[in-house]
Amino acid sequence: MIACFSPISQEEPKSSTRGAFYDLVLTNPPGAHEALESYGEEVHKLLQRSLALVSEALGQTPEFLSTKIPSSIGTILNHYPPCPQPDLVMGLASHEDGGVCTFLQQSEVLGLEVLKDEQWVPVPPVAHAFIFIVADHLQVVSNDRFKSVTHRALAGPIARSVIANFAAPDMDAVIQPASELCSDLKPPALRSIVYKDVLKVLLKSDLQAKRLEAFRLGQ
Ligand SMILES: O=C(O)CCC(=O)C(=O)O
Ligand SMILES: [Fe+2]
Repeated sequence: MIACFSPISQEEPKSSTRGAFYDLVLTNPPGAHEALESYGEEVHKLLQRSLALVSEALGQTPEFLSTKIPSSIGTILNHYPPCPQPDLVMGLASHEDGGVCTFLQQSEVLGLEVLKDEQWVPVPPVAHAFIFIVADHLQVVSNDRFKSVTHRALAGPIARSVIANFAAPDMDAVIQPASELCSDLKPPALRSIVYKDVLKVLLKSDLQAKRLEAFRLGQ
């Protein structure tokens, strides 16, 4: 993993106060900061459009999900160096993402896999395409209609890079099954919680723990 930043945090001063590492990343090559800012703005638009489409798939208005879970994008650049013995290690262990959804932009090297019907299925890279991953809080708000995708990244003999754009709820957002998606037949499956309290649980649990299950009701 080489860098992590929020490209669209408008409040922050242009000259980074986060230390020499960020300053190095944001000024090499010159113009990197501006390029990342406009990348972040475009990914934010992609998030809004995607949430509108997912809202409609839930039979709701286009604004439904962005009102229920106000969120913003944080970006990570993952780099997996070439691995001489890929059978012995994992690039990134099996997990679900903790936010609302993730947009992955892969290089041309195969490595991402998703778990479907208990089988690992490779996700081949498609040039200029983003992979949309349903994450934990979309599962909560949709009251289990969408499932948080279990995924992992394999190590391999060729270096691989991935830009991961995570949509995370605002810290004070209350995450709960939307009342519009609950009924007597389908009562709330997961309990209501403020996002910053979710983070405390997530940070204590390990990556492979199906962390959302800590919030399940009626077990
Ligand atoms: O490297 C990948 O393809 C997956 C990255 C990922 O799942 C993550 O950063 O959460
Ligand atoms: Fe992930």
